[in-house]
Amino acid sequence: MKQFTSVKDVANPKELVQKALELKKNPYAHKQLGLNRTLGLLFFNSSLRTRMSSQKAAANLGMNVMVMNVTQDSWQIEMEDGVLMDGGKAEHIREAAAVMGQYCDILGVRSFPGLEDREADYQEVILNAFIKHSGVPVVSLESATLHPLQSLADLITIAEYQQTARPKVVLTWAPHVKALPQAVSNSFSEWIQHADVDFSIVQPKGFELSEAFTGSAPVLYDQKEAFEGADFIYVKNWSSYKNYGAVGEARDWVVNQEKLAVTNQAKVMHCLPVRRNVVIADDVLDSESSIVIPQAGNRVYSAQIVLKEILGNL
Ligand SMILES: NCCC[C@H](NC(=O)CCC(=O)O)C(=O)O
Ligand SMILES: NC(=O)OP(=O)(O)O
Repeated sequence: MKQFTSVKDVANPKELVQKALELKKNPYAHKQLGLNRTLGLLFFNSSLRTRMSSQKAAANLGMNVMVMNVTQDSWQIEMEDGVLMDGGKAEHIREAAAVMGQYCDILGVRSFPGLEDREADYQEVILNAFIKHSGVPVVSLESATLHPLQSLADLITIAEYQQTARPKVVLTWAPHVKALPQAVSNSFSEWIQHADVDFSIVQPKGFELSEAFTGSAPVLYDQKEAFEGADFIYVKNWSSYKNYGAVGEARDWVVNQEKLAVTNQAKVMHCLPVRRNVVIADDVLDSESSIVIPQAGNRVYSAQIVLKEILGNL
């Protein structure tokens, strides 16, 4: 593996899930692989899970890790080419990325979308600048449009919890108080189509995701109908792709125990952080239905298998 920015960077996603499950049984077996190798983790946005799980994954492989909260600790970085830099930004991405590439063998980058200009966001300017100018393999720590480390952890979790050969998996939109990216949902939609599951998406009208990621997945508008017989309910809010960045107000889409009654004792998933009783009710999060904690735990093994594959290719 040469970089990890989407499922398209993975030759065999199903095999990668199996390799992660194997790694989980013996996570310290490859301590020599990362010896004297350095991982740089660059955050343009907040993080709890991605930051800690990536650090732990790197430590399990014997790597050194450097973490930078770019927008707070570094110089303000100019992303545009050919501009007169006489404003507040002291450094250009061309130098910043290239210099970081001198210090690190692999760079992880988190950069959320602005959710105002769809075309700009979907161009992935920051992630692509690091790919172009750093000279080292780049791992997405959640970009403007995708969150592949999350999706890989999600597939690992489904593989661990599935009771049938072909479970029914439903991605449901849920309400939120602010505009959130489509990245987690785009990415999950893309990855899950590489698993042996029946996948569908349910959301209010106007919240359709880009078909570039959902492909041929059935899209429903009635949450109750979609939940019938489901084995896994993946809950996530996303702002509108069509009416770009618009927030959905439909509070009755919150996922609670009452709604799970029609499922096949579904396990409920969410990438976290989750706002209780806005997105998912306490009666789900505090019950056996929820697998959000082991799901977050698997972020270590998704990051570790990706780092291992890239290290093996350096
Ligand atoms: N990395 C996991 C999700 C990150 C982000 N959630 C958020 O920004 C939640 C913020 C809040 O609830 O205020 C998202 O949806 O893509
Ligand atoms: N799920 C996830 O990526 O969490 P953080 O935003 O806390 O890293």
